Amino acid sequence: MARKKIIAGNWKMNMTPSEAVKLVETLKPLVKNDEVDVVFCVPAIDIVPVVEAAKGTNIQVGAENMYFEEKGAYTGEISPNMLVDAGVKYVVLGHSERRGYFGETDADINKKMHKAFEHGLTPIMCCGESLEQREQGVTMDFIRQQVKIGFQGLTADQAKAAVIAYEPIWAIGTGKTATTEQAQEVCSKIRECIAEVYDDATAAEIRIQYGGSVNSKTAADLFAQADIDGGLVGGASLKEEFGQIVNYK
Ligand SMILES: O=C[C@H](O)COP(=O)(O)O
Repeated sequence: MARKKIIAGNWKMNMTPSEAVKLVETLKPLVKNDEVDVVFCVPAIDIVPVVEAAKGTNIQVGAENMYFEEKGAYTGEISPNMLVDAGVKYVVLGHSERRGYFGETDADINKKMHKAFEHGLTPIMCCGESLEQREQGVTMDFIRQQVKIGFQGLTADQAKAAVIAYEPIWAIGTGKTATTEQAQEVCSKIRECIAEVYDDATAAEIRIQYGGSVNSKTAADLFAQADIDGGLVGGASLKEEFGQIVNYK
């Protein structure tokens, strides 16, 4: 069975609520494509207005992060049940910016993965190496560890439903997209890693995105690779260009 592509925008810390609504209105007609899952991952404060603005369209809404508890004294955090109640379907977990700036560990991300599934959210779990790691030749050792710990204790059915985003840190926001060969090579090895941990059927079903300076010029080649099932798009998801990325063919 062919895997349905999933093309998600990660707005990061951009767009006030009023700007967010305007952006959804602008993008609505441009991102129509029923052949792919289209997801807008938006800042927490934008979730409610974006869900409202996206009603009746093919746009699904995602969060950029969440905490692994349901409620309590965790000032500033957002819980999975809050996201679900607000209409969120996806949640980005373990983005390299969360790992790098906010000290998130693989163990934290694993707890969040479990909580996401408990609440019916689809996690988009990010992994990816730094330039230093690539140059040292430890890219796959590092990513395998991120994937193995991130998925620890999840069932094969949960793993099948998850999304992995391969995002080399050196390609994020730098304009340096990984070559299609580099992106495909790592995505295929991530799929092999899932096959080792689970089985071939799980590996064949899980969707693996590429992220890192994806734009309207690079999307078609990247998404045509055998193991790349779409993209997690930062900067270009804030522009009309995102419509071309969604309609990459
Ligand atoms: O989550 C998205 C990635 O960090 C990629 O961001 P970018 O497309 O701006 O490089």
